[in-house]
This record gives sequence, C-alpha cells and structure tokens, in this order.
Amino acid sequence: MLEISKVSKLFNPGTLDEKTALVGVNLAMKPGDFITVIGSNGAGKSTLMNIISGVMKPDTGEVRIEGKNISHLPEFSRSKWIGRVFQDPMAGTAPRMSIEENLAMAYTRGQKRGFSLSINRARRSIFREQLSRLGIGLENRLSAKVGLLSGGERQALSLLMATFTKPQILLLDEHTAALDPARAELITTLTETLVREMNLTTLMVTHNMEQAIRLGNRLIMMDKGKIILEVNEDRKQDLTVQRLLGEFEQISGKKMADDRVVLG
Ligand SMILES: Nc1ncnc2c1ncn2[C@@H]1O[C@H](COP(=O)(O)OP(=O)(O)OP(=O)(O)O)[C@@H](O)[C@H]1O
Repeated sequence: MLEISKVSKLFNPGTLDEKTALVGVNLAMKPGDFITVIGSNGAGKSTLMNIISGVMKPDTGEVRIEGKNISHLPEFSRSKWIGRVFQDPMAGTAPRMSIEENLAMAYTRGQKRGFSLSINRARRSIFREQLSRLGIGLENRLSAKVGLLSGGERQALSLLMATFTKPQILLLDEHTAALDPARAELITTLTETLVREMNLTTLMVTHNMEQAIRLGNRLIMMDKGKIILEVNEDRKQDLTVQRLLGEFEQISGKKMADDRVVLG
C-alpha cells in the first residue's frame, strides 16, 4: 500500500546549520496497517510525514502508493490519496468558513477543478450523518463558523475531513498532543473507530508511549533519522512502556530525550 524506500533528507547541507533528518529510511505498509511512530526529539518523525504528504521532497529515495511512484508529485496532487491531521487544531480547517463549507471542501478534495462546492439537500444529509458519528452534536451546528469551535471539536472535524473520502493513507501527526486529557481521549477513541470502520492504513506519530503501545498493530521507533526498532503485531501485545524505553536505551546507547514524552 505505502512503500518508502531509501529515503534520505539533509537540511542546509554544507552549512553550519546542517541537520540530518532522515537516513535511508525503508518502510512498507500493508492495507489496514496501523503503525504508531515514537522517537526522541529531532528523530525525523515530522520530516517523514512531510515527505509522504509531499510538503517536501526527499534528497534521495522514493515514496510509492499502491506501487505508483508519487515522489515527484506536489502536495495538492497527493491529497486525494492522503489524509492528514496535524497537532495544531487550527491547521486542518478553515476558521471563517462554516462546518458544512469545510466538509464540502473535504468532500471535493482531489477532484478536478470546477467540481461543485455547492451544498444541496443530499450532501447536507450526508454531512449530518457523518458528523453524528463523532457523537459531539456538531450535526446540529452545520452553519456555525469553525473558528468558534473548541480545540477538541475542531480536531474531531479535522479527523472527519481527513477521512471523508477514505484516503489510501491517513497521517496523524501528534494530533492529540495539544488537547487536554479528556479531549485527547475523545479524539483517540474517534480515531480508533474511524480507522477500524474504514480499515484505513494509518501512520500516527505520538509522544504518548502508552498510546503508541495500545493503538495499532505495529510500532516503529526512530532516532537520528533512522528507524531503530520495529515491533510487529505478535510482539506488540506484550510490550510495556518500561520495556520499550529499555529497548531504546539498549539500541541507541542513551536515554530517550524527548521533552514532551508522555509515559501514560
Ligand atoms: N525545515 C527545516 N529546516 C532545517 N532543519 C530542519 C527542518 N525541519 C526539520 N529540521 C531538522 O531535522 C531534524 C529532524 O526534525 P523533525 O522535525 O523531523 O524531527 P521530529 O522527530 O519530528 O522531532 P520532534 O519530536 O522534536 O518534533 C531535526 O534536527 C530538525 O532540527
């Protein structure tokens, strides 16, 4: 489904500010895989997400979706295959537009230009039905401006918008990190439900170790631009936070440096 092969990225090469972000990263995801990604500060997690979604190009290496090399395609052309939710609840939605206008945008994502953004009765009923799945009453607020919603409500809407057209790949970039614990739990539960119901192939970066262990069928750990540990389904079930931290120390020879790490 998603294949990343030999992807490397160096920022500001040849300058004092040179930063290695990714070094020969390989990753293959099967349809329905749900991989959680953890790692120390500056390990390259966001760069990996940015390269998959087309925000930036790798120096070397390829990104393939269903066998098709998409490495040369810009971000907007990939949006029909890739849904993404960011850490910042402000990032995934347009604040001055209403809930239904935002949904209409998500609905037509990746379609040819000129595809109607108009909201007719049939579409409105689809939007209502989808919003009701979130279980937070947004289906009764279709014309409310998104800028007026709380962080948790916006993030729930972002999640729905990112998954609306059943993307081939769903990228979740610390999407619960900016929320208080109760809202974060709500978004986590929603994520699990949407991913399971649609059987979405999902890559999720998180600083919450307990969440990384609990969610998904695979886990990868990154350090200094490399995947240093891959845990598959059978081993993941026996994993604990302590064991995971121990593995990190053993492989990298240091303690995990992550100022935002949540042990659960
Ligand atoms: N646009 C950029 N310009 C220069 N250096 C960058 C840029 N983006 C990332 N880097 C550097 O590349 C390395 C990897 O950064 P990245 O943001 O991918 O790590 P991360 O694992 O997401 O880190 P964190 O968990 O701290 O957010 C870091 O050293 C970072 O400083």
